[in-house]
Amino acid sequence: MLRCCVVGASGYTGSELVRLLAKHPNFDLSDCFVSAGSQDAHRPITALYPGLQGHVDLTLQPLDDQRLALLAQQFDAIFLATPHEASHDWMPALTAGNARVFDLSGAFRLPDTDVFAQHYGFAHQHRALLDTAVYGLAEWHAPRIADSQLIAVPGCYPTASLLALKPLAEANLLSAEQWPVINAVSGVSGAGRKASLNTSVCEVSLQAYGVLGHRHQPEIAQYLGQPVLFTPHLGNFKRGILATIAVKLASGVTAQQVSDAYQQRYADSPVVRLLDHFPRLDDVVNTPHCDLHWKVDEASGHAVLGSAIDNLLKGAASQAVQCANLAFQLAPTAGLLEVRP
Ligand SMILES: NC(=O)C1=CN([C@@H]2O[C@H](COP(=O)(O)OP(=O)(O)OC[C@H]3O[C@@H](n4cnc5c(N)ncnc54)[C@H](OP(=O)(O)O)[C@@H]3O)[C@@H](O)[C@H]2O)C=CC1
Ligand SMILES: CC(=O)N[C@@H](CCC(=O)OP(=O)(O)O)C(=O)O
Repeated sequence: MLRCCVVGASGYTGSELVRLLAKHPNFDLSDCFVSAGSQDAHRPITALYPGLQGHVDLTLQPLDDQRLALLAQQFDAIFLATPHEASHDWMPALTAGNARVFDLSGAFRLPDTDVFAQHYGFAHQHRALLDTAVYGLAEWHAPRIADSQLIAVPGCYPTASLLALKPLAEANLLSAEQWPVINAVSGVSGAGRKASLNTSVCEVSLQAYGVLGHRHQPEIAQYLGQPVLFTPHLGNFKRGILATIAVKLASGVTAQQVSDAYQQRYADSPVVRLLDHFPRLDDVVNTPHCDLHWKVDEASGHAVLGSAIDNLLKGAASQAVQCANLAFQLAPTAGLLEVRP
């Protein structure tokens, strides 16, 4: 069994990692951590997430600097479900041993440190580590994920967007003249567990936010290889992301070519499901799947793509587990497709 721990286990994505790793056939999840001063330190995780009762018997441990320094030697895999700053600051210590690190934060996703500073509000201090990080979009970067010590697990909106757009970009089916237009709606769990006025149930009403300035815009553009217009929206539901993407196709591209690009690219990817109708959130929430569908208007040369994921799973925790499966040469969907507890 591979020894692993989750840091940030009391959060929404951290608790999903705990749920997945506790029943994973190849991982032994022995430790769950929160920050040194956390109000949840020393509490059983089931006190926060009663649904884990009977499945996980672990206590949230405070992670001080002394313990942090030991993790890289103690574990084969470290899963970080922590704020960007914490992942950034701790990465040198966590990568000092043999442990593979799966970071759910955005700290190591953007190779350009100027773009990073602009969108994350602090300067990146670990250029050398950034150069070694591999973007963990599991269906697209499998060989590099398998070889890397530091995996930057993609953001939730980028996962939904890139899985829909990349097959077309890769097959040169997108027009270079018009940027893809991505409109996506996320459930409130995308903002994390910490309460804030903006995310309180009486305040949330379907609304665009981060217009022309969200940090996922450069992330999507970086890994698509072309600019995009990205507008996120906050919806009054708990989980899930639905992205609807309008694209201009390259001259003369047919509906058959678009369909072939998806079929060929995802034929061996059980996590990605190609549907005969536009996806629905209810069908992906609480699953590791990404559901895709598209429609082409050959006359005008446009297509509309639909993509749906659970932001906490394919947009975070289950994608991290997919990456870990690749890193340790396990079955690609080990621990992912079984019925949830
Ligand atoms: N929610 C989502 O849909 C997605 C989130 N992400 C990313 O994953 C990471 C976790 O997100 P999410 O689960 O939503 O966040 P939450 O706010 O729900 O959880 C954050 C966790 O980190 C712990 N934490 C906070 N500050 C520190 C610190 N300084 N040092 C160590 N631990 C700390 C918290 O516990 P405590 O404060 O008690 O220590 C908590 O366990 C973030 O980087 C987020 O951007 C990525 C994709 C999707
Ligand atoms: C609804 C909501 O607030 N969503 C988050 C995105 C969550 C995510 O993917 O996190 P990363 O920070 O790891 O990229 C946001 O817009 O900031």
